[in-house]
Amino acid sequence: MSFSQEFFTLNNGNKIPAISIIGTGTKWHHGKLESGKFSDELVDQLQYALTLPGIIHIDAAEMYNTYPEVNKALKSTSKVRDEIFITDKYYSGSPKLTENPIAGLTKSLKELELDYVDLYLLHSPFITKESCGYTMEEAWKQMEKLYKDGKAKNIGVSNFSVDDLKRILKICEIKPQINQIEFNAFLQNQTPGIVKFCQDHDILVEAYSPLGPLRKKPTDRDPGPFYQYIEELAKKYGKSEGQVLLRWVTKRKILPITTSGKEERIKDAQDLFSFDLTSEEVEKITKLGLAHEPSRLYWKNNYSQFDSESQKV
Ligand SMILES: NC(=O)C1=CN([C@@H]2O[C@H](COP(=O)(O)OP(=O)(O)OC[C@H]3O[C@@H](n4cnc5c(N)ncnc54)[C@H](OP(=O)(O)O)[C@@H]3O)[C@@H](O)[C@H]2O)C=CC1
Repeated sequence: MSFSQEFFTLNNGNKIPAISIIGTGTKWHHGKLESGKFSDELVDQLQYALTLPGIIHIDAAEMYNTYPEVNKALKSTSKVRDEIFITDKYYSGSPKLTENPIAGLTKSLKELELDYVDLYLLHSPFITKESCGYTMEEAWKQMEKLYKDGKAKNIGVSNFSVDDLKRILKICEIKPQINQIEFNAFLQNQTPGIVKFCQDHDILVEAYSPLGPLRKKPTDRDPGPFYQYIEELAKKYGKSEGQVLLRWVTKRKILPITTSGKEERIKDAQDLFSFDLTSEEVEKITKLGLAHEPSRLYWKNNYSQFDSESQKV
């Protein structure tokens, strides 16, 4: 069957490939203080991803320490720049890695040997005058400058709550295009009401950890109705369980960001639009997921307090 790709349209009219098939954090990241480490395996996966058809969406970040791998893969691909969509993120935690978002993107563009990134995000909302030397609002003004200067074709945030977004919306000249958060069937709101708020304000939600449920799948007992249904759909469509869950994310109008050390899984993710789920199937996955206990994998110190509310939509 011929390859087809889907896109989301952002609030500035730009298009973004509807899945990022290779995140360079989680299983790959070297930790913010572990500079000098290099993963040949990640380079291999990136190089493989870049041989697949369509626009390849790579998710990177300052805190992952994986720019050298991304740079090596970009140098060796025959894909032209327009066939690659690169996300980068400014790390605003403590200690800072670079002085501010402008300094951060200037440094990463140099390390990646690029003129621009397709999307630049504030990695977290934990930005205060005391910890960073500037407020969240001042950080956003820097993001807007990077956008206007053409260094970032789109700008956004990550791990922002409704209250964090309201602060940005109050002062922004350019609205965030994206909020990248943890989202999967077992965590349908990273923070209370966040998905609906973003969708009501035309801010595209990106989901990291979209395959969280598979990583939690019990192997020593009957996994229960959620997993049985995913297995049933995988069989019906001749797809993997991972593809069913990723497709469900896109049907919720959310962009999944996945990664894998296995070529087959990277290929399956890029081939996500070769099948579709019906609206009844989407609804049933949503409901069975909501009936499952919440499961949070990242930013637990900051957001575990919202676990019981995460399954309310
Ligand atoms: N903004 C933020 O704060 C954050 C952003 N991210 C971004 O999102 C990207 C993806 O996040 P991640 O949580 O890893 O994404 P996923 O939920 O897609 O998980 C990917 C992992 O799931 C495993 N997996 C895939 N299929 C199966 C299966 N059938 N059974 C069991 N395990 C399976 C893979 O293992 P295998 O390699 O063996 O295939 C891989 O380790 C990161 O790399 C990063 O770029 C992530 C966290 C936080």
